[in-house]
Amino acid sequence: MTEAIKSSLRDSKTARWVVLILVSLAMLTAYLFMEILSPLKTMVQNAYGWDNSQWGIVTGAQGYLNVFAGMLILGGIILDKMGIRFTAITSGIVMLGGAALKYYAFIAEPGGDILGIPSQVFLAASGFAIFCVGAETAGITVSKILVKWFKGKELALSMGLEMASARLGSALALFGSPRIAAAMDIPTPIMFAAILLLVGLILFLVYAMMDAKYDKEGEAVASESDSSDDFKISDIGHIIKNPGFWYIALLCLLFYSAVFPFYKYGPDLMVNKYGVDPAKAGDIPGWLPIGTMLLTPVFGTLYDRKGKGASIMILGAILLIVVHLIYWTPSLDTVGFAYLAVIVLGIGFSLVPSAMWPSVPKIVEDRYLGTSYALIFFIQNIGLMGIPILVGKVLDIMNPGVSDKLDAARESLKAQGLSASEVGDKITEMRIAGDLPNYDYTNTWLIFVGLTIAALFLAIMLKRQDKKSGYGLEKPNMA
Ligand SMILES: C[C@H](N)C(=O)N[C@@H](CCCCN)C(=O)O
Repeated sequence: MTEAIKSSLRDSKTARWVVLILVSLAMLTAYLFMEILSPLKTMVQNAYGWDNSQWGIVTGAQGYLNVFAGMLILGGIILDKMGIRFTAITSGIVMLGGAALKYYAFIAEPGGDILGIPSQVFLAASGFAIFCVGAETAGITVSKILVKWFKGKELALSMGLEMASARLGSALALFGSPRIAAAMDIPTPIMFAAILLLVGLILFLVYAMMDAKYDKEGEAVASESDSSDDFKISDIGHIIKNPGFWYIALLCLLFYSAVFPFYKYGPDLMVNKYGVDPAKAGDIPGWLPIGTMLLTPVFGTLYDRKGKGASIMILGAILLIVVHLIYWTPSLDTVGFAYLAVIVLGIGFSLVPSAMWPSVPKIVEDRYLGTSYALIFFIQNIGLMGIPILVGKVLDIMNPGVSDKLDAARESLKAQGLSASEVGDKITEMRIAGDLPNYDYTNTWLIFVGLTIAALFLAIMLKRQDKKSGYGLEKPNMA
C-alpha cells in the first residue's frame, strides 16, 4: 500500500514537470491577452478616435470587477470551496468570454453610447474587466496548483519558471501585436490572442484530468485538506493588524502601479517622445519582460541563499525612480535613453518581485498565507485600475486641443469613405510628417516618478519594521 502511494503521480518527476508546463503555458496565454492591446494605443487612437481618458477606461478595467465587485476575494473563496479543477476551468472560461467580448467591440465597431461612454470603449472595457477576473483567479489557482505538486520539492523554481513563462506571454504581445495589426488590422491580433486563450483552457482541462487522477490516488487528501493556503474571511482581521502586511501590500500596489501601467502607456511614449514607428511601438518595452524572465530566477536564488530581501526591494525601488526620471526628462529624448531606461527597469522589475512574493510567508503566519495573497492582489488591483485611468485623464488635460485636432482630421478622412484601418494609417503618416501633433507626456510622467518615490519610502519603512518585528527579511530563505 505504502509503495503504491509512493509511486503516485505526485512522486513522478515527469508528471510534476508536465503539470508545470501545462499551467505555465496556460498563464502565458493569459499574460499575452492581458497586453495584446497595450502596444496598439497609437494605432487604436488614430483609427477609432479614442482620447486618452477612454484609453484609460479600457486599460484600467482590470480592477472594475476585481475591486468594486470584490471578484478577486470571491475567486479566493471559490478556489477554497470548489477546489482547483473547478476554479482553473472556470477561470479559463471567464477569460475566454471576456476576450470574446473585447474582440467583438473591435470587429463590430458599434456606434452610439452606453452610460455616456462610446459603445466600443464600454464593450472593450467590459470585456477586459471580465477577462481580468478570470486572469487574476487563474493566477491564484496556479500558485495553489504549484504548491500542491511541488511543496517540499522544487517549489521556488517552479514558481520562478511559471512567472518567466507569463513574462514571455507579455513579450510576445508587445513585439507581435503591432506588427500583426500593421500587416492586417487592429482586431486580428486580439482574435489570435483569444484563440490562444482557448488553447489555455484546453491545457487547464488536461491538467484537471491529471489532478483528478492525483486525487484518486489518495495522497492528495492530505494536501487538499491542508488549509494553510485557503481564503478565509475571518483571517482578514488578523492580517490587517500586522503592520508588515500593510507595508508589503502598499509597496506592491505602488511598485506594480509603476510597472504594469507602463506596458499600457510605454509603447505610446516611445512613439510620441522617441519617434518610434507605431508598428514597432512595443519593441523597446518588450525587452522588459524578456529581461525579467532571465533575471527574476537569478535574484530569487540570491535571496534564497544570501537573504537581504528588504534591501533588495529598496534597491529595486531606487532603480525604478531612475527609470521614470529618464522617461520624464524632456532632454533625454533619443532612443538610446529609452533602451537604457528599459534595461534598468528590467533589473528593478526582477529585484522587487523576486524578494516581495517570497517575503510574504515571513511576515504572515502560514495559515493566513492564501488569504494574504488574495488581499495583496486585491489592494494591488486598486492601483492597476486607478493609475491607467489617472494617466489617461492627466494626459488629456496636459495636451489641450491635441485630441480635437486628431478628431477633426479623422472625421474628414472618414467623410472620404476610408475604413477605420485606412484612417488610422493616414493619421499615423500625418503625425510622423508633423502635420498633426503628438502627445507630450512630460508632466504626465511625473505620476510614475511620484509612485516610485512613494514605493521607496514604503520599502524603507518595511525594512525598519522588519528590524522591529524580526520577520527575518534580511535572512536567507535556505538554512
Ligand atoms: C497581476 C498579478 N496580480 C500579479 O501580481 N502578478 C505577479 C505574480 C504574482 C505571483 C505570486 N505568487 C507578477 O509579477 O506578474
